[in-house]
Amino acid sequence: MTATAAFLPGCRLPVAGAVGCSRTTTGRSTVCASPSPKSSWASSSLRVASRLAADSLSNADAQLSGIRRCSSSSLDETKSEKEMEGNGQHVVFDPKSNMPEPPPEWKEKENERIAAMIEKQGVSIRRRPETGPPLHNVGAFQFKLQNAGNTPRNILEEIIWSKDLEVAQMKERMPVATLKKLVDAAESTRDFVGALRRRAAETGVPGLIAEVKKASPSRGIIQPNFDPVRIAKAYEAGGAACLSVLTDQKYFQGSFENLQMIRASGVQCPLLCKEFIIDAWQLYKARASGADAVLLISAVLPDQDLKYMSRIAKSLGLAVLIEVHSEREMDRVLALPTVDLVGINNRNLENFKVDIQNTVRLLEGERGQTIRDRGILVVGESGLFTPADIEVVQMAGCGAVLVGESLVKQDDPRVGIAGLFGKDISIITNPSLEVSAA
Ligand SMILES: O=C(O)c1ccccc1NCC(=O)[C@H](O)[C@H](O)COP(=O)(O)O
Repeated sequence: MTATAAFLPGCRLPVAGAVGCSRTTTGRSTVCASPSPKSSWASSSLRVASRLAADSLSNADAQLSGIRRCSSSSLDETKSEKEMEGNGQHVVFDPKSNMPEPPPEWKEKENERIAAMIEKQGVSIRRRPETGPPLHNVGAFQFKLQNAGNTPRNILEEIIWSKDLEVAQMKERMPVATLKKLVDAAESTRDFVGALRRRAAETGVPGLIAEVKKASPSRGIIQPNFDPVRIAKAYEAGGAACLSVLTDQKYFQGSFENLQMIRASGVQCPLLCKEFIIDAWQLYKARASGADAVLLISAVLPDQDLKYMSRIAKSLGLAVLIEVHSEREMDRVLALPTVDLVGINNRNLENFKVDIQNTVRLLEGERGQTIRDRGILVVGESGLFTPADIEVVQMAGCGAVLVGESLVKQDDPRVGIAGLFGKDISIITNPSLEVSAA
């Protein structure tokens, strides 16, 4: 794997993998650390780098502990540098200071060390491109060659690199202090996991998370007559336990406005904000927009970030769905102290192929046993089209399914739901529950 960390322009510290350490449009880093004026670059930055390394490059904890940020859109600017030094927290770096640049060999070595650490964890998505020109000249005829480090290796990596810039811009426009006020004024959240379990018990099939999505990178436009509120209401009427609402604009043609409109429309189902989360700011944005749950993708977030993002989400009343694609990612997630909901995505993001046997594989043997012992609810995700598909993932151990394309492409999504399960799931089919539910 190539180096995942990069020294961003204006920031002399390795930052890749650090959630919330975003680059603004001007290329200035927003999360860094600064030494006291008298200390040398080397000693202070080494101290910071080792602290970053010790935290697995997580910055979500910095957001929790109130670290000061370089950018005006900081999450928390209340603590003084002195206080933080006294607490042994990250020190604050001022990108405008006159500190000398670190020696290039130091940068390179540090980047390698960080890349090795992230690779060891099995985080397959690099947070941002390596530095260097996208094309470079080769030979006397000046062939242009693509710089591999600047080319996303798959669609998820491309989305994450784009999201990094987008979030930095959104943070500039809406600081977290503003979002916090909206969160404080928001209605309390609904029980996402409880709704899935309840519907599964009532219907005898996995609880349905029905996805409100207009388009996707793999399928292009899925529903040209896209009316998010109409679709959401039809899903609820058709027996969905929860809804998943795409908020990414660039790749899925979704929006936070869709989430807000659905919440405001009187739909009762708990809502998952389907977003590519790389920064705690997005958790506040999701909560302020009416979400009851958020998605964290283990291919994108190192372990520390999964932990701290989960903590922040839960402190906001949000349920957390952690998504895995492989055995390795599942093992990382099962090593986390608290996990309520794990999603197994059947879509291979290298080639977009879906294989529902992925869910079966990941739930076999010891892993499946651990999941059952810990009472973790498993969600089968992507590529589910028929009652036979539902049966496969249910038999494998899924108590819930997340379904988009096969439902949203139908003119009447209720017909889509009945077709997917082979029966009407809007009614309670478990007679022993009918009495208590009445
Ligand atoms: O669907 C894609 O093309 C895609 C590409 C890159 C990242 C994520 C992607 N999909 C997100 C999803 O996980 C699906 O929307 C979800 O599981 C529903 O899948 P489906 O029922 O197959 O629409």
